[in-house]
Amino acid sequence: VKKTGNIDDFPEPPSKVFFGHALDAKSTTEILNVTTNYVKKYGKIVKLRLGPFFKALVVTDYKLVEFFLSSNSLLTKSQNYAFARSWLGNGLILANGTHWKQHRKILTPAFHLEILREYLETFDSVGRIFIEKLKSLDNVQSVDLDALVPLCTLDVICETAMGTKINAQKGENSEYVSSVKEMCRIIVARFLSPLKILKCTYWMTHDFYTERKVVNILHSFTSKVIDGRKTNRNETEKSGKKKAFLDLLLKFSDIEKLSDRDIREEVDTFMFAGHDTTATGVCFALYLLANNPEVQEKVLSEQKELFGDEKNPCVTYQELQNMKYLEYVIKETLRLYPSVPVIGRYLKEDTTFGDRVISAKTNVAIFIYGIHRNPDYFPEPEKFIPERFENMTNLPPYAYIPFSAGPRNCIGQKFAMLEMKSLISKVIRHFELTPANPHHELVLAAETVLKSANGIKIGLRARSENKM
Ligand code: HEM
Repeated sequence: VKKTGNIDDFPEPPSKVFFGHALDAKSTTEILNVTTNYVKKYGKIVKLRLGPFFKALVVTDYKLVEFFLSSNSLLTKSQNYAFARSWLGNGLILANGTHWKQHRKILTPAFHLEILREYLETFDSVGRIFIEKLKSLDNVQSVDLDALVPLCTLDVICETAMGTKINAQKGENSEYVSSVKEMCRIIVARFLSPLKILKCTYWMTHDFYTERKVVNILHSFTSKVIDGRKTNRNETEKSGKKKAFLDLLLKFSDIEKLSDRDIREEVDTFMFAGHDTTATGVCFALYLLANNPEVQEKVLSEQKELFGDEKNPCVTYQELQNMKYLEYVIKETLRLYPSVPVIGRYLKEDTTFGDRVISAKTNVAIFIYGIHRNPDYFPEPEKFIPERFENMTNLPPYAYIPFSAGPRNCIGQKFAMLEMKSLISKVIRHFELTPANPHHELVLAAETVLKSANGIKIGLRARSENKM
């Protein structure tokens, strides 16, 4: 291969001595705009330096995205993932090498369709509590979904994958959710501050001590969940059902393939990845439906076609599959507001792509948020148009990747789609969604998982008691 260039040839925005581009975005609310502007100005592969040691390429070029994500060897996560290590350890999101390979193999059967089907009942029962909570609110003019939905999705992941009821929606254990929030903020804040990015100076900052405190809360919560399951595990043993996630982990610990620490790290990882991402998806979808009444109307008529006037049907797997229009709505939501706006890989060796060499020790930031706003594939990219997914035949596979793609794609993708469909369809059957009053404008924040810094607010009007 003729090698005509290396990483140094990719365009680079002007930078400061020592800090490089580390000070360009000062907060989690600036990252998306700053990075989007880099892409607009410098193209689909942009070189950045964050402090003296951290070099990165921001990539939105789908050919290069395909090259990285489809590879069976470029699987190492970028250096910034280490900021989550005190919390998630070597769980599947952060794991590399043979540890990742073994654990991915052990855990894949826990997301088999047969197991997911058994979860539908729980999606339904937890969803009913969510509806009751919405009905009991005093102010329905401006409801902050972000304060409610994560509790619901936390109940779902605990009751399904972990086999443990934690009643987060009933006010128990919400300290866990606020600690997740704080930790997600700290992970990104470390990236943005020269003092916090280096281990040797991090201890001088307040976040260092906050991190210690919240990690303790997070770990003692997951330890409690594991202990709880260990004691009532015999129930599933007797029932002869396929093993769900935590029981599968415990089985592998019986035969000494997994240590107690391995188990805690995977429970921490799945508890986080399994609830926060889905909550974000549900919140943004409901926000978009509230602000696009004609789309909401179509979602409602699909529900009427499936269930008539019945607001509380026991929804089957096939019925969820048949919610085609709702599926386009969710896909379009995850296009505009991907729950994971950026993912990263680290190149351990010089890597050849076409006629270029990207040098070793480069961090590759795959900017999903930017990839999803490419007008070549998504005309009028800022607009919410679910119908664009109806006849999408010319979309290259790596131009739309809310769940990533390739060997390290999201293991919970099917779980997430079923859960989001179940919950959103239930809300639509019970409520007419309206824009919040007073008017609410999102302030997007890249906090590991995509958030809105001022909440995600909508108005609610209950549909008449028995009819949709
Ligand atoms: C709307 C919901 C979700 C979205 C948008 C989403 C997105 C993603 C993305 C983009 C990745 C790749 C991360 C990376 O390369 O760093 C990922 C990985 C992962 N996701 Fe999800 N996810 C969702 C729901 C879930 C659920 C429900 C679970 C578990 C029940 C889950 C568990 C995981 C795990 C364990 C990984 C790491 C996989 C590996 O590296 O082998 N996710 N997800």
